[in-house]
Formats: sequence, C-alpha cells, structure tokens
Amino acid sequence: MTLWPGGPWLGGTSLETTNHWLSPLQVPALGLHVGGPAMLASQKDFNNAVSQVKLLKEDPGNEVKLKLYALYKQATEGPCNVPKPGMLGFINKTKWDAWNALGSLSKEAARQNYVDLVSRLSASSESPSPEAPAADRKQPESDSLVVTSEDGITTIRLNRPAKKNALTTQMYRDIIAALQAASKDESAITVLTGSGDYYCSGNDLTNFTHLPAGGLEEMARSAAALLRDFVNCFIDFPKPLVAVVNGPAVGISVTILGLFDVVYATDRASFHTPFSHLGQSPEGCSSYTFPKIMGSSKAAEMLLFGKKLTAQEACAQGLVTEVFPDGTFQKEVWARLKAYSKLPPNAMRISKQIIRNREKEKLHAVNAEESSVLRERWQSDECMNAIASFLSRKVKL
Ligand SMILES: CCCCC/C=C/C(=O)SCCNC(=O)CCNC(=O)[C@H](O)C(C)(C)COP(=O)(O)OP(=O)(O)OC[C@H]1O[C@@H](n2cnc3c(N)ncnc32)[C@H](O)[C@@H]1OP(=O)(O)O
Repeated sequence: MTLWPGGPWLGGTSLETTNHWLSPLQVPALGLHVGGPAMLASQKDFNNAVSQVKLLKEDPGNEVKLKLYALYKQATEGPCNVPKPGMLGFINKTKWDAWNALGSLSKEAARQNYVDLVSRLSASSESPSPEAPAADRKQPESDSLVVTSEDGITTIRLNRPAKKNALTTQMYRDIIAALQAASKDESAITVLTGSGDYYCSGNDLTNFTHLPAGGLEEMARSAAALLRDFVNCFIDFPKPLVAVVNGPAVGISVTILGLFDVVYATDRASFHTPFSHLGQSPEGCSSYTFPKIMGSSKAAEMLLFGKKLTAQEACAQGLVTEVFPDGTFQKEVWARLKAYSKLPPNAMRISKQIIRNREKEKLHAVNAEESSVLRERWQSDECMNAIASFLSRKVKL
C-alpha cells in the first residue's frame, strides 16, 4: 500500500514514481505561527527537519511517513478539524486518522516530536551497519558505566557504588550510547542494573553545580535537552528491556521503570520519587505511565508527596514484575534471564513492537512536555534551595 498518491489535500504526485517520497510534506513551512515554551524546537529547527527529511537515504516506510505526515499537519495547522474522508478515499482516510489521532497535542509539542523523529531517522540512516557486534561496541567514556554482552544478554551496569550510582552527565550520555549499540547488537535482551548496595540514587545533584558560561539558564536548557534524549532512547528501545533492581532506587531511575518491559527487584529495594522535596517535577514519562500502571491516586502519592514504596508495595502496584529474596536475587534472576534470552529474538522484538508502538507518539509528547517543565523548575528558588540543602548536608532523603 502506498500512502502517498496525489490527494485533494496536498496535491502531491505519486511519490514512488517521482522518487520524492515525502513531497507532500514539502508544503512551504513559511509564515507559520508558532509560540510556546522556549524549550521546544524552534521554527528554524522544524524547517531544518523538514529539509532534512528530503535528504534521508532510505525510505522509512509507510508507517513512519504517516507519523511524519500527522506531526507535520499538527505542527503547522493544529488539531485535525477537516471532515473525515469517505470510505472510498482509503488513503486520505488513513492520513486523516493519523492526524486526528494526535488529538489536542499542541503545535509546539508536535513540532518537537517531528524534529525528534527526523533526528532519529537521520541517525539510523547514517549508522554503518544494522548489527554492531559486541566487540565493536564503543566503550563508555568513564568507568562509571560497564557494558558487557554474554549469553544473548547485553548488561548496562551503573558502576559508581561509592556515590550510590548517582547519574552524572557523562553517564546519561554513555547510557544513551549503550542503548543505541544494544539495539543493534546480537543480544536478545538488554538489562540495566547497578553495582553495590544501591540500584541508583537518581540524578547526581552536583550536576547542577557545574554552571556553564551561559549560567543557570543555559544549564537548565542543556539538562532538559539531555533528559529528553535520554528518555527518548528508552521509549524507542526495540528489544525486551529488563531492570534488575539490586537495591534502593531514587528519582529518574524509578520513573523510567514504566518504560521497561520487565522489572525484577530484590526485597531490599525501595522506590522513591521525592520530586516535590527537591522543588522538581516528574520525568521519565512517569506523569503518564504511573497513573496508567497504578491508578491516579497511588501515582499522586508517589509523584506529588514522594511516598517511598517497598519492593513488595511496588510489586502490588504493578511497577515491579516480581520480588526476590535478597540472598538468592542475583542467582534466580540471571538464571531466568538466560533462559528467556534463548527465545527467538525476532518474535520478542515484534511482540514488544505490538505492545508498545501505539503509545510511542504519546510518550514522546509527554517526554517533551515534562522536560520543558523541568527546565523551568531547575531555575526556581525551590529547586536551588533543595539542592543547596543536600549539598550542604542539611537534608538527606
Ligand atoms: C539531566 C537529567 C536530569 C534528570 C532529573 C532527575 C531527577 C532525579 O533523579 S531527582 C532524585 C535525585 N536524587 C536524590 O535526591 C538523592 C540524594 N541522595 C540522598 O538522599 C542519599 O545520598 C541517599 C538516600 C541516596 C543515600 O543515603 P546514605 O545511604 O546515607 O548514603 P550517603 O548519603 O552517605 O551517600 C554516599 C555518597 O553518595 C553521594 N550521593 C548519593 N546520592 C547522590 C546524588 N543523587 N547526587 C550526588 N551525590 C550523591 C553522597 O553525597 C555521598 O557522597 P560522599 O559524602 O562524598 O561520600
């Protein structure tokens, strides 16, 4: 099926015959009204992305083209308000459905999602080979992350036990690179875990003390961009992704659990999202995934009031798949994962796709919004004071 014959809305010619498969999107992107939070992609970024699409080396397929089409329309015209085409106009109806499915997504968020999608497509069309063997994997820049591949399992291990595996800026970047490599390597399953007694104590609060030349505003801008890229990698990760939660988890290490396929926890683990205490707001798509997983009032208790859950409570709420006694945790979990890793990898990928795909655009929109809100929060007195209190040892969570 081609989705791109000339249609009454866009007046393009058949893309397959002209070899300009996205020509319908080349509607002049000039003179469009755009506003919204400064954090989201600018009009210039959007125009660049529209141009970049024409340079993609590979046709991304109809499903992706449909997404690009819907996001373009939403970004330039806002929510779909044209009449639904009749049953006979099948292609136009498919396009209309895609646009309409974006609901009331703001023009700004649609523009951001369009830019993100094009950037991911450009990156993957530039990658030299679809399968990067583990031996060729670029190793993380620091020892704080250890990536290994064995028995069909790629393991990304946070390795900063003296700091409770708090995530430095470099670690976010290394995790992004590790996930990108794992998505293309030969392993069937990817695992995130921690070294030592903690799984992860969340964002390293000293990240906020390294002020760049542009000051607080620039620090918040670049942290929000990094956060968005980091979370996007989890949203888009194509293989089964398992968290092996070897101890307490705090902040972003908890929120992204909603983007994992399976979460195994030791009975020593706890799950804590103290965002209000820190003058911050939820990320990792938890403002969307947590209410879906555990219901809105349980999610609010965690995300607004910072209620810490035990492993058993988190399991009862659906955030954790299964809890194991600490003494046998590693043995039991790895034995199980080794058995799962022998299942046919393509079947697992495809099943994950079916389960997750229809949520992806929504998750990208949520991620863009959460990052944008946090960019403001990080510049607030509430947040600055909370971080100063932790760093001066006045407060511990
Ligand atoms: C760019 C993307 C941003 C994404 C936004 C993310 C948001 C979040 O993740 S919010 C959550 C942030 N995390 C925290 O607020 C946790 C802060 N840490 C603590 O409250 C405690 O350290 C603890 C409860 C996690 C552990 O307490 P305890 O067992 O008593 O151990 P210590 O406090 O002595 O910790 C040992 C050592 O580690 C340092 N450390 C621990 N966590 C962090 C952290 N998140 N950031 C920076 N440093 C951390 C702690 O300061 C100690 O260091 P030393 O004193 O040098 O030994």
